[in-house]
Amino acid sequence: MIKRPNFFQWSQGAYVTPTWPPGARSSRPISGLNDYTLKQMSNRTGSRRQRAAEDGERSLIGPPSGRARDSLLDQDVSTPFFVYLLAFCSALGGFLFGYDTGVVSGAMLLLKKEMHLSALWQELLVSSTVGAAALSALSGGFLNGRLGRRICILIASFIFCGGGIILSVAQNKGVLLVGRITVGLGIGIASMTVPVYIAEVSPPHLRGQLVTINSLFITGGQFIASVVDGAFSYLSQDGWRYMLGLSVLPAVLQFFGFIFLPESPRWLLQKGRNQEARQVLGRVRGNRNIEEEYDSIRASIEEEGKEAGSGGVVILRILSYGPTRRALIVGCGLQMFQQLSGINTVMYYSATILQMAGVREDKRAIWLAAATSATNFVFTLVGVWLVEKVGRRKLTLGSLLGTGLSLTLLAVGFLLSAQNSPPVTLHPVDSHNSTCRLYGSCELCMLDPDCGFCYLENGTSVFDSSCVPVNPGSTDNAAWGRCSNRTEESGSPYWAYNYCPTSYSWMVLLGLILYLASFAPGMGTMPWTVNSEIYPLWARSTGNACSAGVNWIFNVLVSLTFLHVAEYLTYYGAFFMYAGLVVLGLLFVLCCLPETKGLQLEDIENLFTRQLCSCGDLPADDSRYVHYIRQSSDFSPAYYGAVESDCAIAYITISTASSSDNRGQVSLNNLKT
Ligand SMILES: O[C@H]1[C@H](O)[C@@H](O)[C@H](O)[C@@H](O)[C@H]1O
Repeated sequence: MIKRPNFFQWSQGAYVTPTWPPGARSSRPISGLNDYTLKQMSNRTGSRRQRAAEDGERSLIGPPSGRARDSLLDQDVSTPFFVYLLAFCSALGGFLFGYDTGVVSGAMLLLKKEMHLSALWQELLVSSTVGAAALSALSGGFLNGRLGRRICILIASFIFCGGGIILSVAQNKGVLLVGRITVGLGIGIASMTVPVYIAEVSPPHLRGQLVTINSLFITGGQFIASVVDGAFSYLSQDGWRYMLGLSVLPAVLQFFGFIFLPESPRWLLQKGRNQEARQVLGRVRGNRNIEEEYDSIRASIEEEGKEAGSGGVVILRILSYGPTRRALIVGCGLQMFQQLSGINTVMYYSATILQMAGVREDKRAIWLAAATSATNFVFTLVGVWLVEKVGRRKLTLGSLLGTGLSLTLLAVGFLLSAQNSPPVTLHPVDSHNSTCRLYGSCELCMLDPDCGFCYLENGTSVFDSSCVPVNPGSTDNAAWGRCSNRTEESGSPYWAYNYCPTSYSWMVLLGLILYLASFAPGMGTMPWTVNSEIYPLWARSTGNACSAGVNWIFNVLVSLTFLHVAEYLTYYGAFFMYAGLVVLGLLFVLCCLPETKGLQLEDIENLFTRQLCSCGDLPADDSRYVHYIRQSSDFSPAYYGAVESDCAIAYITISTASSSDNRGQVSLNNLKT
């Protein structure tokens, strides 16, 4: 419950932003506010005037003229088209991230045949991109701070173009590897820069939605990649060149877009380029008055400099300063749990999972995998729609709950399939004495990566089944026997590698769809969105670099270990494990993630001033913070301004006297300290 303090009245006839202490926007307990007098206010107004003069700006301090006041009241509060254009062009980076991570699975089906790739080379080509993304995301923080967001986005799109060209003309696997690494470098930089850039240009009430559009573009990129995979899979010669090379188009579009688009106003201000910052802010806010925001960003930069000390290695400063250390833990934790909830086992192995659900034909599996990415995409759209309505915290919690339940359903589906796994009925003589001959059921056979299950089917019943070694050159066939040279004709045996025929496929499919529907709107999007807003400006690049790095590192870890984990724990064991990790994620979010919806970026640091994991729904009565609100004093009627969050509450009531009365009073009694 917010207690309403006695109100704060004045009518100086001045257009004033009271700031206490000068420039303070960050973690400020209210204690000491009683010292806040009209004299101090006017001093502060004076210092602001001075700062404005230093910037060579037209002073806006002083009573607005009648016309100015009217125009303030008439301000067009709609968001200018320009902000959407910026968000769109930057989110192309997200599209490329999604496209390049998504397209490889389909391209690999053709590549492995055309270039005779061994399993090791296939793994290298897939994971080199993710590994390179991890490295470049980590180093992207430095580049971002030094060169700015715009230049980093330009670099990323240039790298994407280069990578796409290398991949489409590659003549051997070595060049392919270089291309995949290059693309990964671009993905890493884009993944950490784009959300930050969008967050820094967006107005607070739209920030969540616009940053989440980047996630929409990621899943959109994955969806388009799967459609392109499906379309070009019919082109057995060079189809992969088109698949991998098509990413050049959005990269070129983004590159040219960003030649004309501006730098983030916050970064410009941090670098002391105040005039430019003011211009850009003016452009992205359209007809709105930008003074308060401009002041607030500037004040917070000054304050940050004092509080966290300037100079020194940023990551050490982040770690040694409580609020940023806590924000970093929350940011990295969210990214870690995003990956630990197994999204990329589903995204990268959806074809296998679908085969397991009874889809045997390669092409059909590719198209159904496209349906899987479409589900991810559509439900990310739900996230974009909900983020400003329900807020980040509730969206993430709801998403984790649904993700946990659907993972459990998936696991139960796999468990029932395992328990009803078809037995091995034929034991052909194995001259190589492979381990395959030892297994009595498809489940055991499937869990050995050297073996596959060869069987005949009549309706839903499996007969004449054997467990035989897989062809070392291709998992598509057995090493010998009936399944080494199958035909498409009816009566020809089926070869199941990595899965078993089952009648519980519906449960697995349902689990998969529910999983994506619950993961996409919250856990798919919020880790990126929240990270773009929880760090103060000086720590933003490095904080995002670290959390994006954590995302990519866990991405590699989970996707590379999935098949091994499944081998040791079985499929159902693996999915129960992911469900368990989701429960841990749920507890983490419940305890540690504050709500950032609607707050100005400069105010979010306040949410991390208390001990970590004391946010949630705890009443924040003993720890109140103030957010000062610019108020034109001769506006009436009385006006309240309040900022409330789970961790900190700011509340101030401003009542203005009538414009004819130029004397007023300020009282700050009863403000709880
Ligand atoms: O937010 C994205 C998205 O959910 C993608 O589908 C997934 O592949 C990425 O790893 C993740 O970071």
